[in-house]
Amino acid sequence: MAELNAPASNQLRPPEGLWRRRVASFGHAGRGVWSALRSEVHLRFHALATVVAIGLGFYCGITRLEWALVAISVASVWAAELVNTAIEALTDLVSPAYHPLAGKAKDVAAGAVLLAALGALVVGALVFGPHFFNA
Ligand SMILES: Nc1ncnc2c1ncn2[C@@H]1O[C@H](COP(=O)(O)OP(=O)(O)OP(=O)(O)O)[C@@H](O)[C@H]1O
Repeated sequence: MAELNAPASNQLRPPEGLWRRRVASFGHAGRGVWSALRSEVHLRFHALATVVAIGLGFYCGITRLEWALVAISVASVWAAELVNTAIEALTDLVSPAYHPLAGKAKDVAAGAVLLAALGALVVGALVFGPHFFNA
């Protein structure tokens, strides 16, 4: 009841602890990335590929637009791989035994990673290729 009678300006203020919860959410997300990095060989490969792409970007002196394309590609692959890892974990939890739908869920999630990786390869070839092959 006291909350209903509070002045309007109070209703605009974030609820108590909102920022702490937001910061905690970042912590949970970071823990998720770190835990996936430790368990997934593919993610460690993506980490290496990311370092190589950034190094090549500086070496080739790519433009701001090219940096944007590289950043979107790298983020897409990471995001797809993280979602794939989450789906694998959930599938193993819900259906440790063989089930066609469990297989389908894992195959479709893996397909998302494959598409993101192919897109990143195309972007990499178009952005960095001309610097090495004088196209
Ligand atoms: N419970 C299941 N039921 C049916 N098919 C499954 C099941 N678990 C895995 N599979 C099949 O085996 C494939 C490989 O699954 P697995 O869990 O080994 O993932 P993975 O491809 O090895 O991924 P990662 O190497 O990233 O762990 C899946 O894509 C799916 O086709």
